[in-house]
Amino acid sequence: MRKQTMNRDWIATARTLSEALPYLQRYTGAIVVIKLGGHAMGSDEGMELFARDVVLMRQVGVNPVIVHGGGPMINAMLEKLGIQSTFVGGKRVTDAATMDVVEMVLSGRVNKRIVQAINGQGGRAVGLSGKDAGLITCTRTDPALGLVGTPSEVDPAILHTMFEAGMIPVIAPLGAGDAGETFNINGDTVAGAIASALKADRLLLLTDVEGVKNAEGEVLTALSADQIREMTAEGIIAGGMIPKTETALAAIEGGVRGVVILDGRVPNAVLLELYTEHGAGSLIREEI
Ligand SMILES: Nc1ncnc2c1ncn2[C@@H]1O[C@H](COP(=O)(O)OP(=O)(O)O)[C@@H](O)[C@H]1O
Ligand SMILES: CC(=O)N[C@@H](CCC(=O)OP(=O)(O)O)C(=O)O
Repeated sequence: MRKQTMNRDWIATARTLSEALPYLQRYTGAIVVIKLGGHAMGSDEGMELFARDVVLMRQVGVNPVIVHGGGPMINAMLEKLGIQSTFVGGKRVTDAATMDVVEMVLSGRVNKRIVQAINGQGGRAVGLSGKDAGLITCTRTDPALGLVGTPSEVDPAILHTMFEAGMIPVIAPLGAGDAGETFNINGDTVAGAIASALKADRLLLLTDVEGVKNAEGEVLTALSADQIREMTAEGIIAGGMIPKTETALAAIEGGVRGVVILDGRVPNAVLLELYTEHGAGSLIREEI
């Protein structure tokens, strides 16, 4: 027998679901690219919640695309193997031995952990890298960085095929060179390039800060392209935030409707952003 007594929590839950209706309608059929950074990929519990959010999105008619990083996991494996690693301008100097480890960690352990988490929640995730089906072709970024690539061509045909089949692509940030080389690409760069090629409705960059902060340390909930350029010139946007905001600007120029930089450590961060009036993190658009 179901109890007839009403509980305040249930009423609040029902209201939250009801309030989500306009957002559910807005995002039906939308393409949402989500970059999951290595730092945002912490506990198994967090991963399970993230996977649930992604499966829920698919269930309500969104086409999610996951692009992952895995820098900290690559560092740990390189250390185990006694291989030194250095970064220049936020990019890992990648020789042949390092590339082997990068590919093994990204396409192997990290990619499959996300795939399994999504499938564990009833989704149909398929893991691939930019090397599959001509997804990402690269040129060398800078000879001093070794096998680091810059996407020169993105062919999203395989992703459309997967959307039609109800599958969720989970993409490791690697690309193919014209001469058959494998290139290591920054995860934010790949997410931006794929979002542009798909003309995505949203690009969500999940990281380990609440959003883009101003000089007073307050998170800005909305930023224009001009504000980003100003804040970068003034040194307020610095370090690891630079590749993210650069990716955001390039994606908007490439036809993405909005980019959000948000804290992936917050439970259900993606749902909060898409399906509540509060949103989360910093929304970047051409005009605000
Ligand atoms: N204006 C800013 N607002 C927020 N974070 C900033 C800003 N400027 C620099 N940062 C730094 O950028 C970092 C996020 O980049 P990063 O650590 O590379 O993320 P991830 O590992 O998720 O790719 C933050 O932890 C913060 O230290
Ligand atoms: C060229 C380059 O630096 N590639 C990155 C790819 C992984 C990545 O981007 O991971 P996060 O998103 O977790 O930082 C690397 O080797 O670490």
